[in-house]
Amino acid sequence: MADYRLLLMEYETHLSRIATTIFKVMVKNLDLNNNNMTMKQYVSRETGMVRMYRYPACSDTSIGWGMEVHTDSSVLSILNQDDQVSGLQVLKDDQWLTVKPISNTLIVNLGDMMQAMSNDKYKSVQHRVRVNKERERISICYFVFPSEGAVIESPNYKPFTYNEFREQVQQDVKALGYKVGLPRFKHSQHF
Ligand SMILES: O=C(O)CCC(=O)C(=O)O
Ligand SMILES: [Fe+2]
Repeated sequence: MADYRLLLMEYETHLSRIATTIFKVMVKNLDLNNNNMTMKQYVSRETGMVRMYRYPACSDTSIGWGMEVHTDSSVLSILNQDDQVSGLQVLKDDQWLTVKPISNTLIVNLGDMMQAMSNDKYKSVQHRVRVNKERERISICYFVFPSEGAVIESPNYKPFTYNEFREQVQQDVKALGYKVGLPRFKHSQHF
């Protein structure tokens, strides 16, 4: 038990470092200096989390999806997907593409916070997970978020904190049954 905990903590340390490095490189050409946020507030280690998923094999694929279509609310999501069993699909140019499992390879997805911070220059990717008829699938996902109270400001959006975003998502899921997400925070709301 203790060993497992240590391993996870070590994993988190590395993934948080990787996420910060990727973020810094990606935003080099964005003018984030106008905002009052520091690099630590854009990608906060405190709010980051590791999640492990096990999707059991399921012969009846009509039961639905392993995970329904969604965008992540994160800044970045770094997935360590099963290197044998595929399932993850991303939407690109209106087409669903299956992300091929490749050993020792991490997949980086952009989340809603990255889209807002970049003023829509970078888009958060729509994705979903298929169930597999014959084999179970395991994935380990690391999500990084802004620090809770930091105000995200970019021209297309009303200033908001990640806390406000998360609360709005929870409210919408409860009231409407789905996440509205970023359109709630745009100056011109279309949803
Ligand atoms: O299991 C996966 O590969 C993706 C999981 C996912 O999209 C999520 O947790 O947001
Ligand atoms: Fe996701």
